This record gives sequence, C-alpha cells and structure tokens, in this order.
Amino acid sequence: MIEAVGLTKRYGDKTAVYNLSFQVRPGAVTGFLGPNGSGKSTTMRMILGLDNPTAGQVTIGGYPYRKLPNAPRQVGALLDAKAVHGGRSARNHLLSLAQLSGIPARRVDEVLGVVGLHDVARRRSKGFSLGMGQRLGIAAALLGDPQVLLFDEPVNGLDPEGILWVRNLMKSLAAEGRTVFVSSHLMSEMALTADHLIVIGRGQLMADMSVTDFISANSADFARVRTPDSEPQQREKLSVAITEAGGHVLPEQDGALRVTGLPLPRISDIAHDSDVRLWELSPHQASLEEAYMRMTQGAVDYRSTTDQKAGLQQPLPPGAQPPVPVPGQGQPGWYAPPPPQQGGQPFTPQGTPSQAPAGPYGAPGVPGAAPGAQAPNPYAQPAPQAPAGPAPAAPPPSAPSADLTKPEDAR
Ligand SMILES: Nc1ncnc2c1ncn2[C@@H]1O[C@H](COP(=O)(O)OP(=O)(O)OP(=O)(O)O)[C@@H](O)[C@H]1O
Repeated sequence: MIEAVGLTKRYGDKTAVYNLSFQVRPGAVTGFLGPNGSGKSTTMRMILGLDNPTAGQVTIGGYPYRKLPNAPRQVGALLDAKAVHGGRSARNHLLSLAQLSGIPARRVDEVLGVVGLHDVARRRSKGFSLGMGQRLGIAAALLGDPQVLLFDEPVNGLDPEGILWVRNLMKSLAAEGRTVFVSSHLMSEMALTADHLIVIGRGQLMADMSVTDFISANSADFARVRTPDSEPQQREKLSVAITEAGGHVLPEQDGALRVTGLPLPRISDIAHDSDVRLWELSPHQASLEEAYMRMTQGAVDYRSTTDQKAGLQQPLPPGAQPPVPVPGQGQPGWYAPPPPQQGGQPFTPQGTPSQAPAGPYGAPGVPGAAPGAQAPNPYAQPAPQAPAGPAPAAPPPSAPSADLTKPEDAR
C-alpha cells in the first residue's frame, strides 16, 4: 500500500502539491487524475524518493522509498520513458537495471517478450518510436516482479493494440493483488481500466473514491430523446412540453434531446399527451470524462480558447450559414449536468450552469459547492498558502483560501 499524509511540495514560491493525504490499496487499479500542472508527476516523484517533500510524508508498505529494503524488487515505475541511455540497446538497458538489483538476466528476456520488444531487443533505444520507448519503460517497471507499480501516462504514444494490452496488464497486475497506481489524461481509458480514482487539482485532493461513485457524485443520469428527423416542429413541441413539466432539455449534436429532471416513463407520457412520436427514448449515465470535466473545471490552469483567426477569416459566401459550434469549443460551461443531490441543476443550452454559487474550485456543481445544499466538500482541502516555509500539517479551517478560479500566475 502507498500512503501519503499531508504531502506538500514547494519549488521556490510555487506550491506544486499541498497537504495531500491518500492511500493506494492493493488489489485494485487506482487512477491518478488531474489537469496539466496539478502535481501528479511531482507526487509520483515523491513516492519514489526522487523529490523530497517540503512537508508531510509518503510511504510504501510503511517505509519511505529510500528506506525500503530492496526497493527495485518491491516497486516498479514508469515515470519518463525517455530517461534512457539512447546509445544502449533495449536489452542492455534492462540488463544494467537487472544487475543493479540482483535480478537474473533471463528475466530481461522475459519482460522483453511481455512488452513485445523481443525482435528489437538489440537495437539502440535512441531509434525507438514513442510507443516502443513506452514499452521499454513498462518492461523496466515489470523487471523486479514488484508488488507496487506506478505508471505515469503509460499509454502515451501506444497504438490501439498497445493500449488494450496496457489496460489488460494493469487489470491483471491488480487481480494478482498488487498495488497499481496509474496517472492518465485519457478518461475513456481510465473508465475502462481503473477501479478507484484519486483526483487532484492545483496540488490538492479533490476526490478519492470508486469510479462509479465519482461519476454519480459529479453528474446526473439523463435520457436521450429523439423525434423524427424530418419533423423539427415535433422536437420543438416536445421540448416545450418537457420544460413545462419541470424537465430540462439540451440539444445533442445529432439532433436528439438530452433530458434531465424527469424519469423515462414521464417523458414517454408527455410525448404521448403532446401527440409527438418518438424514435428514441433511452437512459444514459454521464461518462467519466463529463463527470471529470464538471469536477475539475475550476481547477484548470491551461485552458484553450476559440480560435478567432484575426484577419484571416474569409467572408461567408452569400446565403451560407456560419458553422454550428461544436460543444465545448468556446463554451467552457458545457459539461455533464450536476447530480440531483447537488441541487439537480441541469446545464442549460448555452452551458451557463444556472444560479449555482461558485464552489471552492470556482465551479458551480463541484462537490462541496452544491447549489441549494450547503454540504461541505468532504474532499476539499485548504488552498495552498503563499508564504514559504514549512506548512502546518492541518491549517486552521479559517485559513483564507487562494482564489483557485484564477491562473496560478494571477493569484
Ligand atoms: N523541478 C521543478 N521546479 C519548479 N517547478 C516545478 C518543478 N517540477 C514541477 N514544477 C511545477 O509544479 C507543478 C506541478 O507539476 P507536475 O509536473 O507535477 O504536474 P502534472 O500534474 O504531472 O502535469 P501534467 O499533467 O502536465 O504532466 C507545475 O506548475 C510545474 O510547473
């Protein structure tokens, strides 16, 4: 088990990780999620003894990594696949690691086979593609047959076969009772791979729960409703009737409607009473990506904007319609609806998420910022404090919070 308690890391006046406490348990794949620059790699480096915490501690099996007896046999990690002597062959790279840790040479050939690099084992790694480098990094992590494994973005650059292989590898390692801690920005992949999630934003813990609980806690179930494509007035009629009945409607890209706030039988009855034919009425759960976007929207430092193409816009030909914006492009509020226990406020067509008050991460509907309900966020941590020097393990609850809605440079 990996256990962090009050883990804090400052680089000069930059607080990369603040007061993080969590456990990563054996027998499950634990996903480690957070926006760019939120402190995932820094946390992993501290777990592996590559960086010293400014405050707090992190242990593996009860020991700090550097005090762990025979650490390379107990912990395997892929942090930076490029951190390899490019002049060495893949096999020699692994052989040197094996020799340092007292691992027999035949194990090198085993792991080369496991990651699919057997045929290129004698080639210099500097000629490797991104995906081949990742495979070599994974081979190094597996070398000591460790009980605890850390992977920072393991599927980066892998082809579809490789992604599927890594997914199954993680699951099988966890099924063998090992501790598997994996960071990724690929939500669809995490949804398929992870059992449990630890989510951080700007160095602070935002969530520590199962994937299922995370999705339920940060999104609402919804219905997809489709009327005949050739009869837009039917769609309009149904939208009005659902809204009048207290439901909330959002158009989907394919012309369907996304409805929250009403159960499916009620939607069916409304359609029947309005004399509207339905082509589709189906229940849906928000994706992990949607739930994640909703939770972390206020903790993102590096956000894209719409490309205005200043001075480069071609005038539209007469009669041409401007393109319909793709959801999410220039509509930063376009996220999954919040769950009912957070006020059940659905998103609105323009993505302006209702009247909900801003939460600790500046985001309406973020756990702890429940519109209408003043429940405290069980996962919220105090904001990083600007003054340098050792941080108290648990600052007083009244400690003023930094404005996490602003980019770090503006705070
Ligand atoms: N050696 C360092 N010196 C100064 N600042 C650092 C150092 N390492 C990390 N940081 C800063 O700490 C913050 C957290 O960085 P980190 O690499 O841990 O984030 P991350 O969550 O892994 O990001 P990404 O998802 O983009 O890989 C960033 O603001 C980064 O600039």
